[in-house]
Amino acid sequence: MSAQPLAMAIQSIVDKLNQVKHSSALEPILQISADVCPLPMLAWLSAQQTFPRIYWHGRDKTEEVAAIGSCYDFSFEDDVDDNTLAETYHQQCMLSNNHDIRYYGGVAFDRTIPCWPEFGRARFVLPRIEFRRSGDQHRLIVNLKTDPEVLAQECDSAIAALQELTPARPLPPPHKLTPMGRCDRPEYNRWKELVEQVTNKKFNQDTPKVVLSRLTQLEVNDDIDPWMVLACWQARNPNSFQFGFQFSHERAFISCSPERLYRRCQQELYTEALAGTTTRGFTPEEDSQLAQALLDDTKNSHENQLVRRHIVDTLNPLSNYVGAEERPTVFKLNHIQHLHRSIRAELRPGVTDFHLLQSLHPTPAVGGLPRHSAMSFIRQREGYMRGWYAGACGYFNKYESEFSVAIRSALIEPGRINLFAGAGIVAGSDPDTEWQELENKLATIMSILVEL
Ligand SMILES: C=C(O[C@H]1C=CC=C(C(=O)O)[C@@H]1O)C(=O)O
Ligand SMILES: [Mg+2]
Repeated sequence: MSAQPLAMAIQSIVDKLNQVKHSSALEPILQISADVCPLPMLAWLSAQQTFPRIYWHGRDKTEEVAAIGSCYDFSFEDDVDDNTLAETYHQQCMLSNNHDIRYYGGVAFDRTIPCWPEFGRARFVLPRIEFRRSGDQHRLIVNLKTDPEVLAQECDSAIAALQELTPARPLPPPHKLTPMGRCDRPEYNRWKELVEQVTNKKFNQDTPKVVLSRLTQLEVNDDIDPWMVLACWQARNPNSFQFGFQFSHERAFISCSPERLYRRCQQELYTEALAGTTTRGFTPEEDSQLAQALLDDTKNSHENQLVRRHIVDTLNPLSNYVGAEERPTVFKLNHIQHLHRSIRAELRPGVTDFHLLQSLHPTPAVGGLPRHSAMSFIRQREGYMRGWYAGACGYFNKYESEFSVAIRSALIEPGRINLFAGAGIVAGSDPDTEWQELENKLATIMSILVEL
């Protein structure tokens, strides 16, 4: 089918919905789609009236999704045990054999403690409406439940949702904010203490790595469009994942993260160790020198090696094969560069996203090693709640999934922007240098938001 203007794509889906209204013996979830002409997804998302609003852009640039509303919405705000999560995951995967059905969402960094309102410890949505670009194909997609008791109502609400769609309108032009205040948590003196505690010989023997992080809050007067900010961020770091979740007017979480937690195609798994950081040079020569110095640096190599080793050890019992790059390469971003090692595995039959999220996340690139003691250090001493920062965000279905680690992220609330940055603290870490690493990690988003 060839691409058609949006109004025609909507009409063709409405016609199909009217046809299926009284059908029986359908799969529990029905997906109806129509090819459609391309549209600017972030501008479109910003113009819609409905929540949730979700945006997902893969790192390899072949895929982009803008989604609104929900057909299913699983939100775990309060205490949730892993058995409940496993059961919900399993039930949803059993509902459909359609490869195109996708649940988008995230899991908080630490799902054992309370998290941000609306986001919860984990939340996944099967959207009501999606615009999805896969390679050159653009589709308008609608999802609905087909239980005979709700089918007619589902068709009506899908039709209403389609009719409420608002055309894309240009995003507001980027403008620099004048923050009325900035507050860092932990602030520098506390940071120094924490880095000293982690690098203390006795502590470090048992807990060789803790990724400490900082919340930077900017107080602002302006009304900020999160999708405009994400569009600017995306333009500066096109080789990163870009995603956003907004469940109400109150807050939006956006991220431009370089880090893949994993990509799964059936039982084939792609993951990576991304840790170890330096800045970019002003000239190509200086840039290569900095990259070489990063590759040669003992502290940064150790940071990356701990992540690689842990991921391989975690995947071994779940896989028939695990292979990891011996030598790191350098992954370049707008303001910084990282050490990177690719890892590939062939998962054993029966290993699901639930097992992968449970065992891989949080990796020592955002948590630490051993996980339990690093996490309890962070929980007790970091001094703020990370929420979905450094959580796992992405999508899944029975056949394929992809999750990014939500670093380089921001939670935008009325009157306040919350920015997050962390740094892997290992033996040899220096508080000043690691503090500067936090600043370097914020440099891109700061250059978008404020006059430097
Ligand atoms: C925890 C973050 O970065 C991680 C990913 C890449 C490099 C890192 C580092 O060099 O410390 C961190 O492990 C963050 O950006 O908030
Ligand atoms: Mg580092």
